[in-house]
Amino acid sequence: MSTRHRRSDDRTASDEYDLIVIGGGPVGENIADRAVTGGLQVALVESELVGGECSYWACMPSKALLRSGQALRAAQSVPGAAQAVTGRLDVDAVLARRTEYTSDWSDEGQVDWLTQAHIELHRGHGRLTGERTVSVTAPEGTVSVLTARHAVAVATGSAALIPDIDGLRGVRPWTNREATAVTTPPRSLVILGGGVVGAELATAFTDLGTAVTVLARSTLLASMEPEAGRAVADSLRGRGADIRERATVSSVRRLDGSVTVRLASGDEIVADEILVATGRRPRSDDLGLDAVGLTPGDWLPTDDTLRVDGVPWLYAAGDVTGRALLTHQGKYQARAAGDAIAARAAGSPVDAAAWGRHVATADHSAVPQVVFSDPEVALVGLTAAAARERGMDVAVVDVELGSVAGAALREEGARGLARAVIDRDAGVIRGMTLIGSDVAELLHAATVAVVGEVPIARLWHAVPAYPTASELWLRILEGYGRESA
Ligand SMILES: Cc1cc2nc3c(=O)[nH]c(=O)nc-3n(C[C@H](O)[C@H](O)[C@H](O)COP(=O)(O)OP(=O)(O)OC[C@H]3O[C@@H](n4cnc5c(N)ncnc54)[C@H](O)[C@@H]3O)c2cc1C
Ligand SMILES: NC(=O)c1ccc[n+]([C@@H]2O[C@H](COP(=O)([O-])OP(=O)(O)OC[C@H]3O[C@@H](n4cnc5c(N)ncnc54)[C@H](O)[C@@H]3O)[C@@H](O)[C@H]2O)c1
Repeated sequence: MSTRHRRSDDRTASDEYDLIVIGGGPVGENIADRAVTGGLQVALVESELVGGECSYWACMPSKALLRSGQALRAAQSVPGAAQAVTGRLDVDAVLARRTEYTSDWSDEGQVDWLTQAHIELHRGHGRLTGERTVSVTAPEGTVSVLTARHAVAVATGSAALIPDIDGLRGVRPWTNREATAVTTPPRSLVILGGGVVGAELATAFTDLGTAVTVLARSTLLASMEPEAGRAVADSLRGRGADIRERATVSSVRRLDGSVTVRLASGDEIVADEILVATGRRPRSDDLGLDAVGLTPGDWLPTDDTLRVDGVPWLYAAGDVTGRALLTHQGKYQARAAGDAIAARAAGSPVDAAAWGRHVATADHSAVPQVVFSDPEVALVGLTAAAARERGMDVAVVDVELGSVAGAALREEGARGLARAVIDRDAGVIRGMTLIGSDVAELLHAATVAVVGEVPIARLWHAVPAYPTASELWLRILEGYGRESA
C-alpha cells in the first residue's frame, strides 16, 4: 500500500490537495490516514493540539485519573491482597501519571506520526469559504487558502454545552478541560449532569479525596438500563458522594471564592468549584458553514458514507455529526469516510449497502461503550426499552455476576449484572449491558454477537473457558432456554 503514497513534496500546486480535513482529533487523523492509504494527497488543518479533545482533555486523562482508584479497590477486594494494601491513593502520583498520558499537553508525538503517515499539517483555524475551498487562519493571524480537488472532511468535534442557567457562565464553571487537567483537586466539587462525564468524573474526584455532589436532572446514566445508574449512584454514595437525582438548578453564584448552587427545591450547595457535564455542542459555529448553504452551530447530518446531506463534496465524521459521541465510533466512521472519499476519487465502486466497506452501519444499532465508573458499565446495542420502541418482541435475560464462578473468584462479594436483550423473532442478541468490576474487557464478545447477529443456537457452541467471568454467556443461554428433547 505504501507504494501508493505520494509525498507532500510531489505536489504540483502548493495549496491544492485531493482532500482537506478540518480538525486533527482522532477522527480527522484517521480520515486522513485512510485517504493517504487510498492514494490521495491530504492536508490536515488543526487549530489547537493534534490528537484532539480525546488525547488531552477527555478519554486519556480521565481514564488515567480513574485507573489508580480502580486498581486499589481491586486489590482491596481480595483477601490476602487487601491486608497488604492498606494505604490511600497517592494523589500526586495519580496526577503525574495523568500528565504523562497527555504528553504534558504536547502534540509533538502526534505531529511526528502525521509526518510519517504523509499527511501535511496546517496549523490554524479552518473555515469553508466556498466549494472545496478552506481558509486557514494561522495562530499569528496570516490567512492561507487551500483548495481540494475531491473533497473536504469536517472532524471538528464537540465542546462542552453550558446550559442557560442564571449566573452559571459568570462563575467560570469547569468543563471537562479544567477537570481533566486539574493540578490541585478542590476540597469540594458540584457536578452538574449525571451522564457519562458526570458519573466518571464523580468517581475520579471522589477517589482523589474531593467531596463530590452530583446534580442529575433525572437519574444517573438515564439513557442506559436503569440498573446501571442505580449501581453507580449506590457505589458513589457508599464512598461519601452526595448524589441528588431529579434536581433542578435555579441559580449559581460565586462569593468569596466559593460557588453557591441554589436548587428549585430551595436547597443550597456550597463548593469550591462547579463542573458542567450536561452534554456537548458541535464545534461548527465558526466553520464557514453558511458559505456552503449550511447552518453554523448545527450538527452535521450525513449519510452512512459520511457525506454531508445535500453537499456532495463535503464529508463529516466524529462528534460533529452527533451520530455517536465516542472516539472508537468516530474512528470507525473515519475509516469508512476516508475509504469512500478515496474510492470516489478513483472512480471505483462504493460499497454503500448496509455493513459494506464504505459505511458506518453500526452507528444505528451496535454502538459499544464503557463507562469507567465503579462499578463499570459496559454496553452495546439496544437497551430493552429501545428494542421495544423499535417494535421488537424482546426477551430480557438477567444474570447475577456473583453467580458466575469466574466472576466470584475475582473479588470478595462480587456483585453485578449481565443483561441480554434478545430479539425472539430473529433469535439473536440485540443488546447487552454488563455492570460490575472489570466488565469492560468482556464487552467485545457481546459486540461481535450483536454485529454478527450470531444466532442463539450457534452461541451454544461458543464455549466460555472455566472458570472465567465469560461463563455469564452460558448462564444467559440457559436463562433464555433451549429445548432438551
Ligand atoms: C471527559 C470526557 C471523557 C471521554 N471519554 C471517552 C472514552 O473513554 N472513550 C470514548 O470513546 N470517548 C470518550 N469521550 C468522547 C471523545 O472524547 C470524543 O468522542 C472524541 O474526542 C471525538 O473525536 P473527534 O475527532 O470527533 O473530535 P475532537 O477530539 O474534539 O477533535 C476535534 C479537533 O478539531 C479541532 N478543531 C475544531 N474546530 C477547528 C477548526 N475550525 N479548524 C481547525 N481545527 C479545528 C479541535 O482543536 C480538535 O483538535 C470522552 C469525552 C469527554 C468530554
Ligand atoms: N467512557 C466513555 O465512553 C465516555 C466518557 C465521557 C464522555 N463520553 C461521551 O461524551 C459525551 C458527553 O458526555 P456528557 O456526560 O457530557 O453528556 P451526556 O449526554 O451523557 O449526559 C448529560 C446529562 O446532563 C443532563 N443535563 C442536561 N442539561 C442539564 C441541566 N440543565 N441540569 C442538569 N442536568 C442536565 C442530561 O439529562 C444528561 O443526563 C457523551 O455522548 C458520552 O458518550 C464518553
